[in-house]
Amino acid sequence: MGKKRIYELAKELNVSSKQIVDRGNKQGFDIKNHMSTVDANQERQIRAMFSKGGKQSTGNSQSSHKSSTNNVHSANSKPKEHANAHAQSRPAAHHDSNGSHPVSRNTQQANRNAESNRNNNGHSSVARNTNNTAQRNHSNNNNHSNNQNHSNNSNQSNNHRTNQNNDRRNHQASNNSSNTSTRNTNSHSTGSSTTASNHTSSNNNSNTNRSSNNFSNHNTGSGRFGGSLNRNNNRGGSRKANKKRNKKQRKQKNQRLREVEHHGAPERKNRPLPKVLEYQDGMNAQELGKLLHREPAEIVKKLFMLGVMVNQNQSLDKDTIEILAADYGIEAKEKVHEDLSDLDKIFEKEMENTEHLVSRPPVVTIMGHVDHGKTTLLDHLRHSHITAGEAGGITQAIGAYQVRHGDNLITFLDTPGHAAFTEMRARGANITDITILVVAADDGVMPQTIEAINHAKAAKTPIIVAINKIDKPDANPQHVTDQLMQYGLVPEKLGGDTIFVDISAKFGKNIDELLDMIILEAEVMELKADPDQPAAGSVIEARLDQGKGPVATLLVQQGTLHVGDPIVVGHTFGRVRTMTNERGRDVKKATPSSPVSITGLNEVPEAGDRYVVFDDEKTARAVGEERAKEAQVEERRKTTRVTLDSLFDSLKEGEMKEVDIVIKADVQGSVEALANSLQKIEVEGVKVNIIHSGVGAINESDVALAEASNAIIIGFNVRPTPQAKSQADSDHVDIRLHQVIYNAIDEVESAMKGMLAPTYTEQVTGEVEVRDIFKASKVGTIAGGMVVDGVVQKNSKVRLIRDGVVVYTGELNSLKRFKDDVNEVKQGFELGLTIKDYNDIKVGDVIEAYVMKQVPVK
Ligand SMILES: Nc1nc2c(ncn2[C@@H]2O[C@H](COP(=O)(O)OP(=O)(O)OP(=O)(O)O)[C@@H](O)[C@H]2O)c(=O)[nH]1
Repeated sequence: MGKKRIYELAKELNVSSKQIVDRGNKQGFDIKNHMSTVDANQERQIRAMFSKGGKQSTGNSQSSHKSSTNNVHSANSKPKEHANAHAQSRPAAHHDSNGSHPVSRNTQQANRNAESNRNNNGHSSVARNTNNTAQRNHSNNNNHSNNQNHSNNSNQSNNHRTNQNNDRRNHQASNNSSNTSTRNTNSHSTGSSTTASNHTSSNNNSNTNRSSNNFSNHNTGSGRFGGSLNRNNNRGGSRKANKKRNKKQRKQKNQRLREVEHHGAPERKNRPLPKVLEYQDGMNAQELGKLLHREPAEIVKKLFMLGVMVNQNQSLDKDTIEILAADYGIEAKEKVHEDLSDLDKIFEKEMENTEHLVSRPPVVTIMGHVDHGKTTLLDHLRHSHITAGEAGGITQAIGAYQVRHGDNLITFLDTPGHAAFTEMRARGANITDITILVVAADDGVMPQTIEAINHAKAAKTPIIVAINKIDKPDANPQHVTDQLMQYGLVPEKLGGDTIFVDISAKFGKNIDELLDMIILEAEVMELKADPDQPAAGSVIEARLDQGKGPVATLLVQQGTLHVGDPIVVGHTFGRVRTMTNERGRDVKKATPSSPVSITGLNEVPEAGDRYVVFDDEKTARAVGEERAKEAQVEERRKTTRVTLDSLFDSLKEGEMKEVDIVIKADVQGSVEALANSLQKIEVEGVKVNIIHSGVGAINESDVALAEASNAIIIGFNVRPTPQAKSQADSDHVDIRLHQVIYNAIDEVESAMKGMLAPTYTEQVTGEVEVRDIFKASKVGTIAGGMVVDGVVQKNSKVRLIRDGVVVYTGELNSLKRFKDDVNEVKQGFELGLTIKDYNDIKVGDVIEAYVMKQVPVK
């Protein structure tokens, strides 16, 4: 016997996966979730747990039956399908004999009723029958003797956990319970003792009886099924005839049950389930609902019962969809949508090729703080180490170029700046092999130096340190080295593994040594590609040229790109019409690691897009068009990002082992305090990982890094720049701003523990630009200014921001228009204000007004 997945077993046993997980783990098994497997032995044990006696243990219904029942079946008597006085003496209906769970019995009953309904003029509604069935516990309580009520009550409470799914499923039905009960009572009037005994024997049994009786009553005996039941109950009839009828009836029921088992859940709209669910990975409950002819809410509920908590719009993975289909009792087949359009897959496949591999040049990015000499270094390389035969060519700015060093080529990406680097990475293009970190020897480690280190680390790219400007008299390379060591960059001579080279980009000093080191690092990395296969790679930059149309610089990462190649680039396609190198020369082919500028695409692709060459243009066109269509869907899917609010769910699903965080604060002391405290948080083995921290406003680079790394940004006494804010909004990056360190830590910890329940949230209402300052001996500093955004109210809380840093947080003392006190001042109007207990206001300060809003409890 092979291993079995929990959800499969759950389905067979008609219990929820969660029940098996819980009880299995109590038994000492190690079951993580519904996808876990158990071996044959464990499977046997689980089956035993849920068979007969075991199945009810979560609800303890057996014991409650025993204690409360005085006139009927033993605890072991199985629930029966028969709705008449003969029930006791008859063998249980076949589907009960495997110890099926109340949930499934209800479902089956609902189906059966539904079906019977259809058989019987169909005029009594399916919903009502389903409701009747659903009201197992409630209607028991309403209808029957105290004794039974007692029994059912205890059952109900004991069963609460076991049946909660069932109850949820049937929740809507509960409104009808009293009606149902009344009808039931009436219909039972002639045979109440029998009915009562059946009820007491088992909740489910009683339910079955009632449902059936109820059904027959409502169909006034005209229904085949109900009619026969009525006759049995009320008139008796000859034994022989009864026996015959019952036999026939059993046969019909068995037949129906077989159908029900095959079809699974109740059919609400009378539209049958498809035989096969042809799905696509990432579909949501709404889309699946359409395919299954079911309400999305039903799908969400079903998933909930399977232990998956989602809303209608959340994408579901393959496993979940397959489990869902299995639960409906139908086959699931992943729709193999033209796999060709999955460019990433083809790209990865091309990249994985291990045959005919030859060494390829490294692709290098230069990063560092402003003015530390990145451009000077790139320019120097461009002019001094040009590729053979290219002398005299006019340098084209195509975003990348190659330099020759001895027998080797090195490709430099001509895009200094971290945002570009990280944006490419965010788009899935990790094209840099090596990062050169330029640090000016006279200036040392600066904020962007640290940023660059963290960006490179996040991309897992080795760093070579180039300490620049060593020609300068105040150059202090040793100091720079000491500083960098604090960030984990330790030179080889001090036992580390980072290469350090002292250079002067301006005067070309030690540039050859730097290139030597790049080659050395590349050799260690064993960078290889196969020039004999069709090309695949990434877009470095792209633009629309007036005369040439879309022009894109492509980096060849695998294979060789030829003029005339049919190509799909991101969501665009075409045929490579012209191909030029960084000197503007036409080339016929481009080998691995070369950058080339091409024309011939139908649209302008985006930097970071991947491209793949196809065999023929027709396929390329079809794939390109399909991809353009898929781009919209993709956009939607991309919005599922980690936020503090979704953190707990992600952790619970085991998707995250570390919570990546970017910290920005007003002073280094706060950065460290926050980082130290956050790093101490550990929730069930999951820890916080500070991927970047720094002093100053939250900038676009921080947001790009957070986006690429799925990180959360915590700002302490700082604000995002307007650009960073809009970028964060559009990229759905979660920025959390705090003024109290403890609150920041508490928020992260609470989110990790899944307790994030903010009752108040801050809402910025307006922004004032301070344009004048008046000092008054009595009232202190009066700020004159203009409301540049929103509105400022007299009772606003305010934050004083200077150069992106929160300098003071407090309340308004007064708010005036000219000489008059006012309650509010709107955008575009001048005002005068004072801040309570604060006078250090300066011209150019920004005063942000905000209110605290209560967040409605979800
Ligand atoms: N003395 C000296 N000056 C240098 C050296 N390298 C660059 N500079 C000077 O430093 C200044 C800034 O150099 P850039 O190359 O523009 O610096 P950058 O890092 O590209 O700056 P951004 O593009 O603003 O990020 C320029 O005036 C350069 O001439 C060097 O090795 N020695």
